[in-house]
Amino acid sequence: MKIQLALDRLTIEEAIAIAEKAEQEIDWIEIGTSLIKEFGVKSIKEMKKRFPNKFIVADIKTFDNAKYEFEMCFQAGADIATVMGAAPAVTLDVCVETAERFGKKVMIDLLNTLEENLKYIEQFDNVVVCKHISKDQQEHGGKAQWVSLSVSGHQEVAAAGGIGIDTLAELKKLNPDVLIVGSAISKAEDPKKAAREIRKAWEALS
Ligand SMILES: O=C(CO)[C@H](O)[C@H](O)COP(=O)(O)O
Repeated sequence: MKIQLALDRLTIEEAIAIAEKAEQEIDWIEIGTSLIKEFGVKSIKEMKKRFPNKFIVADIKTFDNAKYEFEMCFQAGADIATVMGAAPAVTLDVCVETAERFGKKVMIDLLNTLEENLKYIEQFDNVVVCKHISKDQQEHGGKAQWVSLSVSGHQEVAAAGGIGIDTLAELKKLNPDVLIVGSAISKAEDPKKAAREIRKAWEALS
């Protein structure tokens, strides 16, 4: 299992400082959508510059203009960029083609993705699919659940949205390869300890 630290609603400097604290206990670093919206690709560039050996995920949540947005992320140093699974098929195709051309990866966020697109997404190899409970669902939507759909055997599975020690048992049933953890690490007094405790608790569930 990999831990992807999601960094949202922070300045670039704050995000780097948190990643530095948690560095040894996390695998991938996500530049959250909010950072990309607020500070642009500078946030990706700065993070890659500080962590050249870490896998950097640009959570750009592309829905259109895929070639332009994905090239921009990869040229800035991202190793993975995200696209919404609900996007038109052509957009998904262009994301996959662009990532292949750069030797990089695509993460497909399955938030609100309907059956037709879920079927379409099954064909892609070498992508990560992300089962995501959104911030709005967490904060205003009552109790949302991670979708339990089965995915193609060639695809890695990530889960995101309010993950912390108390949600691990429920998540274990989905058997994700990547746990995307934001607030539970970024808001912790000791981000390194918080990440270590999540990993230990996950391993104890095995
Ligand atoms: O994609 C995201 C927001 O759109 C976040 O990466 C994801 O929700 C993780 O953050 P948290 O653990 O705080 O929910």
